[in-house]
Amino acid sequence: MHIGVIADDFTGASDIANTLAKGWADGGGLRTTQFLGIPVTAAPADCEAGVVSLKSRSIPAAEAVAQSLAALEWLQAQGCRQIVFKYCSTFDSTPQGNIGPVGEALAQALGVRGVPACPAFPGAGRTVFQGHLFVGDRLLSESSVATHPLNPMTDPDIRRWLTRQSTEPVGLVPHQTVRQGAAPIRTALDRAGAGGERLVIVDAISDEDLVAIGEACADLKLITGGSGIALGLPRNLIAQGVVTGRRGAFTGVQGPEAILAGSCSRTTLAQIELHRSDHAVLEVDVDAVIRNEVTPSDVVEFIRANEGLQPLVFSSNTPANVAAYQARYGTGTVAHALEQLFAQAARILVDGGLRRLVVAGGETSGAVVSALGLQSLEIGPEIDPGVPVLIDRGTSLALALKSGNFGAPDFFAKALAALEARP
Ligand SMILES: Nc1ncnc2c1ncn2[C@@H]1O[C@H](COP(=O)(O)OP(=O)(O)OP(=O)(O)O)[C@@H](O)[C@H]1O
Ligand SMILES: O=C(O)[C@@H](O)C(=O)CO
Repeated sequence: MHIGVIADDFTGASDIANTLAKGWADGGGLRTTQFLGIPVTAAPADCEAGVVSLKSRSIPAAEAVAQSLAALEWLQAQGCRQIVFKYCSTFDSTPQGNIGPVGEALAQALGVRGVPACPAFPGAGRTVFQGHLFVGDRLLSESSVATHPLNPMTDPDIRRWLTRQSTEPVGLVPHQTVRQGAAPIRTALDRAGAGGERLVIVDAISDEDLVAIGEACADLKLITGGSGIALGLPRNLIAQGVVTGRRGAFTGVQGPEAILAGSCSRTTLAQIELHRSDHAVLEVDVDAVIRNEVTPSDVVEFIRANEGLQPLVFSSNTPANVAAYQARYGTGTVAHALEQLFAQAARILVDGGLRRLVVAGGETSGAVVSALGLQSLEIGPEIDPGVPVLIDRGTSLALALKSGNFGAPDFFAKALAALEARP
């Protein structure tokens, strides 16, 4: 394995696995596997890039650091020469972490400074300019993530935000340098490192910027960012003759289906609205879940009763209603109860023969996939930017794990179709 990724949530892991598998401008991608948690066995021999999915975005910083260092150790044991720490393109974190603590710990373990930090994902509207993160034409703090249930992002100056999470100075490579290409970017990173800056925000407003940053980082031991930071990496390995860029053929699966949504993002809410206009949906009553009056069996019963009709179960709600539930029960309690509801229902459904599963939300996906006890997933074709088809060959289960803010309005129906085997 040449490239090893440590991803702080499961949908983010799929996102960067998709980037690595796809490559840039039809130039070829890498044979990529998404590992669910830190594997206890060796990676498959033909795996060129491996993404370890952690659920470390919203846990205490010390635990996130410990898990990330353990993932680093496993990836190094698989021969990875380059490590990528993947976090959210909207830099989801709190002033306490976890991007700074994990980034610094990995950099210290690898003995490197001047490590790029770039969450940009222009394909999904996330750009970084003068250290400020934009979502479309809005500053991060004016986008819907300002009211995220777990990591409200209230400061668009991510250099300042990362500094609050870091023990060492944070640098900036501005767009004036990035637009000059790989060599000046690399000089700027080296200079930042020599000046004592451990993590360095790098501006990027286009895919071309990200490819240039990738080229500048060709021999760096550590890179950090959103999935866009990996855009140029397959090309580096292909140019070096280390890999061919050719991937295996994809075949989908056949069988019963379900959609589970715990994401409360604006995008997911719009996808639910469209889907419910012509499909069977069940809205989970959060109060009843907390009182144990709605259980996984209710979710299972609904999905089974609507087999073939693309059934969707969701707990998703507006920011005001989410805030009210959180105030009533505590943020962690309500999140845990809903995640477990979906996770246990998924377990029963898959044990009973469900074969196509779409999950919306990173934390929700993490809980579901952990309950399913899957080890690793092969990366199939892209459904929408940042969301690939995932296949567990052992169980013939096909999945799509959708980041909250990703996907076209008709994503749910589109994803179920993409997971299905064509005659
Ligand atoms: N009605 C609700 N009230 C309060 N919390 C909720 C409600 N519905 C879902 N949640 C919780 O909100 C969190 C949503 O996070 P999740 O990561 O699943 O989605 P997301 O943040 O939109 O996705 P991503 O992390 O991929 O951007 C979960 O912990 C979920 O259990
Ligand atoms: O980078 C992103 O936006 C996504 O991959 C993600 O991590 C959302 O949870």
